Amino acid sequence: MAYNAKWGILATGGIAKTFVKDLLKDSKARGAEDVTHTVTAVASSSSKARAEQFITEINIPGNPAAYGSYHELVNDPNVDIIYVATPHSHHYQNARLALEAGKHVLCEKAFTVNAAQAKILVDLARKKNLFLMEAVWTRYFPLSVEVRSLIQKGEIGEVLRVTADNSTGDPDWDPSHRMVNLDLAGGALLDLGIYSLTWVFQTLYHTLPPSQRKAPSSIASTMAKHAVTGADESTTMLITFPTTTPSNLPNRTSHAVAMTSLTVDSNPDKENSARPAIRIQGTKGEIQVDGPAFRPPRYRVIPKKQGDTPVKIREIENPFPANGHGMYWEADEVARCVRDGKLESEGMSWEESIVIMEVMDEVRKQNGLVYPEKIESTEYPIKL
Ligand SMILES: NC(=O)C1=CN([C@@H]2O[C@H](COP(=O)(O)OP(=O)(O)OC[C@H]3O[C@@H](n4cnc5c(N)ncnc54)[C@H](OP(=O)(O)O)[C@@H]3O)[C@@H](O)[C@H]2O)C=CC1
Ligand SMILES: O=C1OC[C@@H](O)[C@H](O)[C@H]1O
Repeated sequence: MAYNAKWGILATGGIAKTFVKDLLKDSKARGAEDVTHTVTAVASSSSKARAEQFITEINIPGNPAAYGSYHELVNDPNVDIIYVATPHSHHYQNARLALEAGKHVLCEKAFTVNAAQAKILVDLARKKNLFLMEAVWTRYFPLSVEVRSLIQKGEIGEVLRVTADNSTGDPDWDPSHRMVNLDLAGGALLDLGIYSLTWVFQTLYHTLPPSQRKAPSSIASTMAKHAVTGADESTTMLITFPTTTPSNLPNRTSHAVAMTSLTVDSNPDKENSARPAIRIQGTKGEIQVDGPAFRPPRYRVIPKKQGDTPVKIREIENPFPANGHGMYWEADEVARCVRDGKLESEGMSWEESIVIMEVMDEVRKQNGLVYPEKIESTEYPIKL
């Protein structure tokens, strides 16, 4: 019989709605016969009425409980997994609240404000024998799984350069909005740059066996800041990795350029047509992934031309079954891990989340982007 995951939804904003809609899609439509999902409770920090409205609006079946506080949600015995869907500033406090109450956690990206907070959550999950994962949904797309597998099989040879861009070109956020508000850990890097880094890491780092993965040997970066709030509007990172595959050239390194911006757009006409947001370049060819980097619709494999033989380009679509957004694949992974008693997912391991948070810490340090003490703090509990 299929394992049924019982979810508690912590916060009722934009992404919580999108995630729950995906949870409610029939899992068989995407070939997942072994897991199903039920939303058993929803909480809003604003009011119980807001949680009730969320349930009604999305038409969540099964009469889920509605709470006016996160505290009540994490103490509901009918909930197994908490989905944390608050702004970045609140992830550490909210995920910790859930773990302390003995619940498994899927926490939205960026995992926390800094690596120190992420390490504490990981230690707590380990100590309490609970599942914990940063919700980097893109990693669980069939497209991502295929691209990683092609790299591992040597399809494009040794990968020596990756460029990844996740830029949305929506510069006119109100200064109080979470996208640019320092009190909510806003800015392009934590919100959007995480996806550019995801592509860099899942191609140049994750494709190696865990024992051979090495943190970047150098990071250089630059930022442009929002005129009113000082959050980063654009961030560009140059990252050096030791080689991804065994090389006969001992000092060879792989280079990554990870870009993110709120002011320019990776896909200016929003058409999702053939515009690679990610280029993975190897000694035998290239894989291009079309943007947006967080929800790529397709990729193509371009072998390097050999002699006079015409190059055969393969283009592969990533369909979204049942017209979903694509968040169900990560939800299935969480359900399977919890069912199997795993504490972390191989696709987004604790160690990799922490290494990526450390890169973001370093980039913020290089550019003097500091968030308010209260949200950088590892103290718990703090009322934010
Ligand atoms: N995976 C993805 O594709 C996406 C992920 N995200 C991530 O999801 C998280 C939430 O983003 P999003 O849903 O767009 O944000 P919203 O602003 O739409 O929702 C955030 C929710 O958090 C709760 N909240 C608690 N405290 C605060 C506070 N002080 N200020 C604002 N909200 C608060 C509120 O819910 P309530 O009142 O019910 O408690 C609010 O509705 C972020 O981490 C973001 O990076 C966002 C978009 C896409
Ligand atoms: O995670 C995200 O992906 C989609 C973006 O539009 C959004 O701002 C971001 O939070």
